[in-house]
Amino acid sequence: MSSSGFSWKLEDHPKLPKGKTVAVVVLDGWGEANPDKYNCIHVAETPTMDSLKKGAPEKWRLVRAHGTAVGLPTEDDMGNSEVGHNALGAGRIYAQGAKLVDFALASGKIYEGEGFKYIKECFDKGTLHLIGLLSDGGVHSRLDQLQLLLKGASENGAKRIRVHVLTDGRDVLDGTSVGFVETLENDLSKLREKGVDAQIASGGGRMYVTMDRYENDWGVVKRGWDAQVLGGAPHKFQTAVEAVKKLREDPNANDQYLPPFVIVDESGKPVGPILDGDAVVTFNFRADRMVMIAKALEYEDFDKFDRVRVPKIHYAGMLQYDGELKLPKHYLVDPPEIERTSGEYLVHNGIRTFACSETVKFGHVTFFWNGNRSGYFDASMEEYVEIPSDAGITFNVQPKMKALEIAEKARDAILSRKFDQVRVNLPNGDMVGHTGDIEATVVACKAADEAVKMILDAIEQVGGIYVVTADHGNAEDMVKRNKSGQPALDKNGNIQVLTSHTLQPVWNFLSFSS
Ligand SMILES: O=C(O)[C@@H](CO)OP(=O)(O)O
Ligand SMILES: [Mn+2]
Ligand SMILES: [Mn+2]
Repeated sequence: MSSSGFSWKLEDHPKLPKGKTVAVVVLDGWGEANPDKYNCIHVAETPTMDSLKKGAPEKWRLVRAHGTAVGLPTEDDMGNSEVGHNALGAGRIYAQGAKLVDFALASGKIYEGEGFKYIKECFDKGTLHLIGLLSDGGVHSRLDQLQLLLKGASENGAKRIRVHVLTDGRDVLDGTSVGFVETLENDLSKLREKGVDAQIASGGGRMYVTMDRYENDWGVVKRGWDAQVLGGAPHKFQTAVEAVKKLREDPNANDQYLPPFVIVDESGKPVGPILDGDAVVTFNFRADRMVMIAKALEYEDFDKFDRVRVPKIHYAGMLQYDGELKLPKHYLVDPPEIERTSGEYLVHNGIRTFACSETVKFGHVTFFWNGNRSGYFDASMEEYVEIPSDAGITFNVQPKMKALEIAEKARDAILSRKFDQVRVNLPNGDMVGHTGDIEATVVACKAADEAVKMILDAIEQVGGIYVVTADHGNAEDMVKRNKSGQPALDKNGNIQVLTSHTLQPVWNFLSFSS
């Protein structure tokens, strides 16, 4: 024990047998809900998960994965992968980014911090650019926080503001982009009445423009760079409301995938490219989908795509997005200090870890699990395996994704007996659930169930232990509901497909009695 009384040494568990391989399986987006036709997990054939449910009651729990139980601001906040994996990996609950930003904005402390002072240095001569997800989903960002920041920045001296919006349709219903852009336009026109030159300068759908993660497809970030920094995009409009309305006229249009657009003046000139001397804030609080754009904005050495022009700017994140890389250097709100996570304990106790998922969820079982830190704690004790995801497709086209490949890697790791903990994330329920394609989500759930079977069979072979759980709900409820739990119909009498996560609880199955 150190002089401070803290020790990395783990005591033996009173009940758990020692020296057994432990498999930790996280089913992404797999909650518990009433069995009906919009519950894709119920509709799908899931014999493995069904048999776990029939296990002895002391071997399972239903646990909350949303709201204050996991460190989110309110009970209306659905769970998400960041909070879910942070909590699972740390074994503790932290006030998450959303909550910390709320505090900083409400108290005004955000304007006293180093990050704001740094961007403020550009307010006299330059433009303040705000880039982020425009919705009230509360997973990556929140509209009310953007509104407060706009007000606060202008009161603190910003004279020229440009907002670069990313439309959502994933944490909120598809089609809501129009309303969010109208609300923002209205706010900006009020700022203009007060003499602030404030406008939307560019936009695009979050999954097609800017918000890629874990380096799955740099083309996504490049499209954003071209519109936001260079002022170039295939679509040009004079207002953002016109842009989203027009782009949504395409019968296949989807808020998540709207093509990039820039706003131009009467002479066709972009109204807000990012220039030398400007300040830039990425206003998402959540890390994973901001790391790549942060690298593009901050790194001098950068070879992921041709940036063409690299403006000399003062850049700050809403939070610092990567604690290991210290990226970005400047930020408006201190991120949660997620320390002494389980992974770090394991390496200090000589326990060997194997972690695996496919690219789109790889960072969930590594970066998020380790408290938003990239890299290994101790490379000699850990092996992280990333299976490349298919890029450039929506996952309803390939609902099985790489579940089988992930399970095979986990199986081989278990049977090799080289690891004490083998943890995986199975993305299917979540990634296909987000597409809103109900039929494909049923196929996805079956594939995830088969993957669980392969892993549990391997665990049985080595006499190991398993924990099967989820980070939050998604595939178990694919329809927007009214207060009495019935599908809420739109004005044409149609159901509204829910692409988002849910407020449902998740299972926690253990192969031993806790
Ligand atoms: O795709 C994402 O970014 C979020 C939804 O916004 O999903 P998850 O939290 O499961 O990663
Ligand atoms: Mn998730
Ligand atoms: Mn998700």
